Amino acid sequence: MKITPLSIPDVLLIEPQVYHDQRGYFLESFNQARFEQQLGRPVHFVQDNHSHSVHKVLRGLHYQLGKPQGKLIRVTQGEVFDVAVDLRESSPTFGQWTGGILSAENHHQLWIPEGFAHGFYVLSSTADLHYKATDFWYPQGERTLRWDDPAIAIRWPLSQTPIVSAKDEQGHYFESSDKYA
Ligand SMILES: Cc1cn([C@H]2C[C@H](O)[C@@H](COP(=O)(O)OP(=O)(O)O[C@H]3O[C@H](C)C(=O)[C@H](O)[C@H]3O)O2)c(=O)[nH]c1=O
Repeated sequence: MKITPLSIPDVLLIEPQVYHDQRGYFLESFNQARFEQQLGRPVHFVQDNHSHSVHKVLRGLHYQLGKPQGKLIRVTQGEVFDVAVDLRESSPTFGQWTGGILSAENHHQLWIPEGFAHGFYVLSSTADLHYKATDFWYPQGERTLRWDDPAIAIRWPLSQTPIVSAKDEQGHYFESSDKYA
């Protein structure tokens, strides 16, 4: 397992060891002991999610007040551009974004700790995203930051206007967004 901090160092790119043979491949998609050893702190996941999306779907940018979720994200089919936005007011990278390509081919995973908004854009005809969360879904605390907020200026690899949910269309802008302490 190779761990690389991204431009926001608390967001980690995780490259699992992939064991190829004539049958195909095997990898450990999650190992509690290794993950905690790399992170240097205990992490407890309580919910697994699976979202399936078609080409040009953009989901996000979402976060939860009250029950912030750390997320360990991977793609098992297709390819997405995955993004995290730092909403931790005390952070030197507050308001900045980072991210990268997660795909079934590269097996890359992202660890996005609590205190971030998360979103992704689907680059392939369809994509299956599987992610573990460190707290339960808390709809009362759900918030959406606009994916196209010029104050964050995410360089989405868009080919054309993305497919966005009505909820995400009504997302708010960063200057009025909630912050994590
Ligand atoms: C998030 C969630 C949703 N739902 C239900 C609620 C809706 O009936 C349906 C679709 O929910 P939503 O449109 O909020 O799904 P996404 O737009 O993919 O939301 C997710 O997108 C970004 C990228 C995330 O990181 C979050 O996990 C989450 O906000 O699933 C549940 O039952 N449990 C859940 O944990």
